[in-house]
Amino acid sequence: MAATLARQGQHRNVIVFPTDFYRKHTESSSSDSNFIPAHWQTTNPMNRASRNKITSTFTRRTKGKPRHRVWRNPYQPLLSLHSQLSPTACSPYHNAISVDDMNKHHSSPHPVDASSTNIAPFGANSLLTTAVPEGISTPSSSSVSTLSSSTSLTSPLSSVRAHSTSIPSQPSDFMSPSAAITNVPGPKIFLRIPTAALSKKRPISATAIPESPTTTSRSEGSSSSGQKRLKIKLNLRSLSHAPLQPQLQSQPPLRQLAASDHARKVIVISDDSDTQSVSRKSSLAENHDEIESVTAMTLTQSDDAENHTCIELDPFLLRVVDTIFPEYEVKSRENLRRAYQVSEKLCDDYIVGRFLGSGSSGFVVSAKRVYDGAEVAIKIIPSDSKYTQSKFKRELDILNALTHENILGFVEYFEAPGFNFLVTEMGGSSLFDFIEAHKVTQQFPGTERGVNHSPFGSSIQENVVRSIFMQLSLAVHALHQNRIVHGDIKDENALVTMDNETGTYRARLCDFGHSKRVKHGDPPGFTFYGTTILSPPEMDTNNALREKMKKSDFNVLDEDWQRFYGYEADVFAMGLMLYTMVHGDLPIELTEKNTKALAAYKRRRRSVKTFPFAVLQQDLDNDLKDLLTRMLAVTPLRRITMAEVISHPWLTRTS
Ligand SMILES: Nc1ncnc2c1ncn2[C@@H]1O[C@H](COP(=O)(O)OP(=O)(O)OP(=O)(O)O)[C@@H](O)[C@H]1O
Repeated sequence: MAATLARQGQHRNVIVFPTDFYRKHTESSSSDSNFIPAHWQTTNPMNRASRNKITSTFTRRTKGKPRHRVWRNPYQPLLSLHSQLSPTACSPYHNAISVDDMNKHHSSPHPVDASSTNIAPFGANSLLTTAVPEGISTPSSSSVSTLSSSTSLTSPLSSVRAHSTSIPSQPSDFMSPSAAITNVPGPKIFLRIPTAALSKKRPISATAIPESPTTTSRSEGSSSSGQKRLKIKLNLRSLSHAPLQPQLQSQPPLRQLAASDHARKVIVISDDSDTQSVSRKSSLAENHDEIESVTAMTLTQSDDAENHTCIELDPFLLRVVDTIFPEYEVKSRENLRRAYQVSEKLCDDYIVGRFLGSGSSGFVVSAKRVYDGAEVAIKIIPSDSKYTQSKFKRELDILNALTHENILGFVEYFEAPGFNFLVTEMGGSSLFDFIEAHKVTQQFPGTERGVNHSPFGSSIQENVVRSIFMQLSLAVHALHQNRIVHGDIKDENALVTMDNETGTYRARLCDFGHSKRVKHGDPPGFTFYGTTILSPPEMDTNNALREKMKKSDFNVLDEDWQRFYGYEADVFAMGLMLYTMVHGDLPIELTEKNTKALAAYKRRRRSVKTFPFAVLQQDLDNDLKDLLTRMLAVTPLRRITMAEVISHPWLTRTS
């Protein structure tokens, strides 16, 4: 494997396929972390008009802070729309009930609607598979051993098995590249992809990579040379499912493609180095999923393919290209270039793949370790600010100390002038993306007074919710047992992979930059939650103080802060995560912009000690409702602990 990888730099492996194919199999792809495996998704050959409509109305969930990696992928919304259109993809949770109504009938601390029915089976959405923890006996706190430094935990989920392991057959339109080329009508975009860009030694030259891809696609390059330079980064991971090898061998050469009927409009995105010596024998699966850019041109039948004559891209094509280049990536790319310059180890030991995501401290890329081909993720953190340094140290400390199958595994750490590198296992896609991919829009019969319903629901099967949530709960429970507060639990900090063989999901917790160890006998010292809108009600005062502090002349005294241990805050955040998996979105109150509705929520939150949100889906299982209301109780004392969570009847249910 190492030899193969080392040779990659000499290859000019190019794969050509039409954009419709690309679109189907790389939805939510490009340079974000957010590739979503094809089988998580519904595919829908939507027409362009509805796609445009959806794109313009699509909004991502608002987060507590601006997120660089939130960007609009015109394809991902396809999933939501398809879910709306397809009767088989309807949410099992699609009727909402006001909690105020519920509470009228219940005066207990955790009122639930006793009349609620169980969740309907998901039905015929064969694109989803189920995985449930089998034989999870109610895990007592002793079932997870206490960790000391570098201790290994055996989680009860080692017994997670595919409950219904019927892997759905590939959707019929999961076609091979050549089939796609011939079957898709209309204009096509062909992407010519040099997999040699994977080479770790390949210099990333400043001149080849424009600062702003969008403007570059229009302005750079000279019309005399007929070339337009573009930067492109796609995720082709999902393509590795397709039988690429034979297709690669049978791809017509560029000249023929351009001359053929179905190549009236072609974009070739290619390495700007020599593309003649193309070896088509290497598969994407082997070379992995990186494409690096750089020359784009459109060809018409009359154009000379070899001169690469350029024509203006039509707006739709431009949008495709623009989507591939989220603006924020420019900074990460610049940092990666610098990191390459200063770190020999990065150059020698790893072959950097695609961009996985970024956060406040740095960015994460996938990579292969040269000596054994292991797939890893490298978080590259510029060490130029105190904030990122301390965050990094906290994360390193926790990751280094823990081994748990639902906590992202630590591989190694190294540094170079100006950068820290944290190498971990590859964790898959974020739960955020998983939830977004299963979001459906729901219709409400009427709006109750004072209650704003979220327009969303989720099509994730209950069993899948249970499996993923149980795994993450076990991780958080293990942290708490070891006197560690995570401090920033959210769906973006949970990574999910699916095992194609068994149809089971594996979830892992990541991002320990806000974590805190609680030492024996220490007074509480936790003041903030990593993401403000996800922090529990008891932290409101601190959040307000922090806002004031940002105004330069406001001085906050030490004793003004409310201090907590923070375990209850983690439980609240886990409750929000569960809520989001079930409802497709955060409680609407957390993202409320309407001042009246916001004030109503705050009043409710002050007046109740229990569940503060207005809406719970009507068809929820009673046990699930009970779990949600207990985890999201306003008063920390009423919130259940993680030990209680993992032994809750809804989570331990096996059927
Ligand atoms: N091991 C991994 N495998 C796959 N994706 C990962 C991995 N680690 C991180 N990511 C992706 O990169 C994103 C950013 O990583 P992370 O949250 O650790 O960065 P951060 O700078 O600490 O972010 P924050 O500002 O939220 O604290 C994550 O949301 C996740 O999607």
